[in-house]
Amino acid sequence: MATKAKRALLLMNLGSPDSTAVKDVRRYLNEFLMDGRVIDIPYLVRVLLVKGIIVPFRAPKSAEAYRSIWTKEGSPLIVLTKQLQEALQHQIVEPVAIAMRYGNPSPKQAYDHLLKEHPELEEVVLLPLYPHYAMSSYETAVEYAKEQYEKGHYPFKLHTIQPFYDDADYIDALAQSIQPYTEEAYDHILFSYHGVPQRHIRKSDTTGCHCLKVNNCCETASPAHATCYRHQLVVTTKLVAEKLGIPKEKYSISFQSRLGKGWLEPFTDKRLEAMPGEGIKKLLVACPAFISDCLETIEEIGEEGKETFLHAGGESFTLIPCLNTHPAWVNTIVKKFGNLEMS
Ligand SMILES: C=CC1=C(C)c2cc3[nH]c(cc4nc(cc5[nH]c(cc1n2)c(C)c5CCC(=O)O)C(CCC(=O)O)=C4C)c(C)c3C=C
Ligand SMILES: [Fe+2]
Ligand SMILES: [Fe+2]
Repeated sequence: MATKAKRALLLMNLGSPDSTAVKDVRRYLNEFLMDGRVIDIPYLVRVLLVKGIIVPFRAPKSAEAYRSIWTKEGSPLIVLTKQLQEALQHQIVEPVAIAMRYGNPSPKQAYDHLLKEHPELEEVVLLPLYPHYAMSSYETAVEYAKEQYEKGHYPFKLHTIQPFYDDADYIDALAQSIQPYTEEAYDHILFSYHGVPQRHIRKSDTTGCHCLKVNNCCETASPAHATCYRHQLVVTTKLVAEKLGIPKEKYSISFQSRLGKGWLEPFTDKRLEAMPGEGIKKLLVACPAFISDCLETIEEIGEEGKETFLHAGGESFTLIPCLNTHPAWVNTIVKKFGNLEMS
């Protein structure tokens, strides 16, 4: 039944294939990797590389990986995003919808549905489910959502929430989600973030002369930090570690899921291989680049990463779940949405 809602909240996540069939994974990977903000090379070269080499080889392997995490309700990332939507809808009277950057539902589908159910809508608040700015995650999601919004000539406004990497409530929620795992004895906590090419960090530098150019760029104040993925994740890690009282020598950062050369280092898989030799036997791993657990956390870290670490001599490996539907995270979003003035 239609209610008189002036405002709606739209959660946007990355998206997953429609199924684990190779043809669906192929379609998803083509859409994903043909995105010029993900593989930023000239269009024709991208077509040849993505459609001719990467996707044909990757699709069957990715399909197998997706099969290992798929649930009867579908992809964990989609299921968990829907669960977050439901948890929020219990607390917010305005409609809460979801959209994906790749695959379904698209922002257009979400806008059309919202408008049909709530013709009086005056504003849609877009919350990209990425704490940190990266051209291949936050930026592409926002630009795609705006593009579909402009094409559709919708009667409501679109307001976008900025990356929330240092938001006090978000940090508090993340710390609360990690804290119970730190009660058992552990040697080290690894913050494993999705990697990006170093070129992307330089490209997103609005000053053109700071990121990966100045010594300790991420710790040296600069306007470039508003769009610097590395700076923002360094800040998240530092704030969470401080909140949890974890000393500097007991935590570190690494980067997972690389595809090609020249990506941010140190690489998670290499660190997992080396840590047992450095005396780190009991390891906790958190993946704060992701709000919802997904292929990259469950399979890459929870299955492959664990095997790498234990095989190298590690004794215990604990993957800390993403924020997913943690009550403190749900409350963070409720507060954020509630505090926004209508624009
Ligand atoms: C922080 C968020 C993410 C960034 C930044 C990001 C960059 C990025 N990713 C690829 C390539 C792939 N990523 C894949 C999966 C995937 N990536 C993210 C998030 C970020 N990616 C998520 C949440 C997921 C999981 C999706 C799911 O359905 O569970 C994949 C597909 C799976 C696979 O084949 O490994 C690819 C490919 C690049 C190239 C990139 C930056 C340039
Ligand atoms: Fe990715
Ligand atoms: Fe930086």
